[in-house]
Amino acid sequence: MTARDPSASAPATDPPRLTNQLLRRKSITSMVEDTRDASTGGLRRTFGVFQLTMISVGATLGTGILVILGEAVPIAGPAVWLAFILAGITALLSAVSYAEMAGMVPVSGSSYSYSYATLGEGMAWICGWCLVLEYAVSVAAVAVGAADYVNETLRIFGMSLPPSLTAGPEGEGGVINLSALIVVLLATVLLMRGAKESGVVNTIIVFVKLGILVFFAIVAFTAFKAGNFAPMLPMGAAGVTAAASSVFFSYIGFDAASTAGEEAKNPKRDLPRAIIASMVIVTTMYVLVAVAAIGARQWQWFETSTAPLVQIVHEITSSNFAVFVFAVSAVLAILSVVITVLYGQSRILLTMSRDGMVPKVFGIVSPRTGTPLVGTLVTGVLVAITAALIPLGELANATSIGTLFAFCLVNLAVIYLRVKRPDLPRSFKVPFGPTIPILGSLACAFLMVNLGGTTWIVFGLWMLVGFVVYFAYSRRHSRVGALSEADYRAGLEA
Ligand SMILES: NC(=[NH2+])NCCC[C@H](N)C(=O)O
Repeated sequence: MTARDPSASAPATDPPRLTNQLLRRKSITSMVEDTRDASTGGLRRTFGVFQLTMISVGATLGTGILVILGEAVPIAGPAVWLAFILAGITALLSAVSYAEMAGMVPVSGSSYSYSYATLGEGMAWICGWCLVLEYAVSVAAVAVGAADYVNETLRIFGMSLPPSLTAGPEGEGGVINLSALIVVLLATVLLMRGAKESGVVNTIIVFVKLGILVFFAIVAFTAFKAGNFAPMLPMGAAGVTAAASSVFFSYIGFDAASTAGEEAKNPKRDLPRAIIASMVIVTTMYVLVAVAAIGARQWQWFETSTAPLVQIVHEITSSNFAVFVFAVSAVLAILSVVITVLYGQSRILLTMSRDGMVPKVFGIVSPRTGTPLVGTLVTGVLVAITAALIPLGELANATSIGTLFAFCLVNLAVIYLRVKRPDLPRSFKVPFGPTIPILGSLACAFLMVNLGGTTWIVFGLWMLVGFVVYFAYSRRHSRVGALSEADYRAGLEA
């Protein structure tokens, strides 16, 4: 396509009509071509299927199982493990759609790119804006969670930080959340050193976190009481579905491998495998830990506990050392979420900046490290400031709606391309025709409806800001939008 014309990224003199522009699609061929551009492409291909799986597991396993499990038990009762299975099935239905798309469009923009190729610029922007919730905003919230564990660990060692440094200005006596700031900056510095280095550190941490969860399960099973599972549904089925919506957060992240398409050695083969493998690993761990936790303590016990897994380990082993190891590992576990999610966000922004959706700084690839150095720094600093200063509670909840929405779009993209482009080579194909993607979108819609009203309002406000940004900046800088009708048509057919 002729989008190489440098004037194309400048504001178009005669932009296409709004509806026309919102529906303009980007051809898959030109997406792949973009990845070869020396200034904005040129990421280094270093990841095999193992590291890709570790990226997805790294981005997924964290606060959900360490913190949210405790909040979900009082909602669902002993059937909390069922809530994990329900949320896991929803995630899996969409994960296979991600796998099909990632094998077909092996770039780094994840669902943003899939939407651009199928549903047009308008939906792609909405999706990209949702991804900022899924990645940048959620990881700021996750960092605040990590900070709680850091502060707790410091306290065990008698080195408590003053209250002004343990929370942002919203908390009583808080000024800045220092630990959250440091966690994010640490991850940023690591990512700036290079993708491969970060990948190695992430892999080591993933093993640590799988290790502590297995350790937890073994300890908890020594105190297993089958009686704790009766009655299974004290809150009825509604309790289980409500809990499923809230534990869905713990599955967010399996899609992280799809932001590494341009750094994978063999993306078409390995991305689908990594996405599915990570889902299997994560679901198994969650159900194992949930069953072990309920076996060890009656469900009412969780109502008053704040860090249930650590407390159970402490009560059963009565060992301070075990608690210390657990707390440190939890911090590391969450650090790897921060590393991989910041990584993903910087790659999504890189892809969006190539299209003119966000400013060019996000798209410059350093020839020295083969990574988007400046974009990573800017993203990291913004997330660090957010984590250090801003109350994130409700915004973090809106993450799940944003993510579910993006998942919905990916399911629709699969169906769309099956109809429109049956000829495209697919390295992985979702079985049973459109049934699974249809079920996938319905399951996502169901969980979205189940999330509370306030969350919807916050999500609506977030989207409103997104619309303003689109009309103030992205619409006018869009490369696809700047193409003449003839060039646009020719590009699509290429
Ligand atoms: N895009 C993301 N991976 N966001 C963070 C998700 C949080 C993760 N699932 C956890 O339980 O900690």
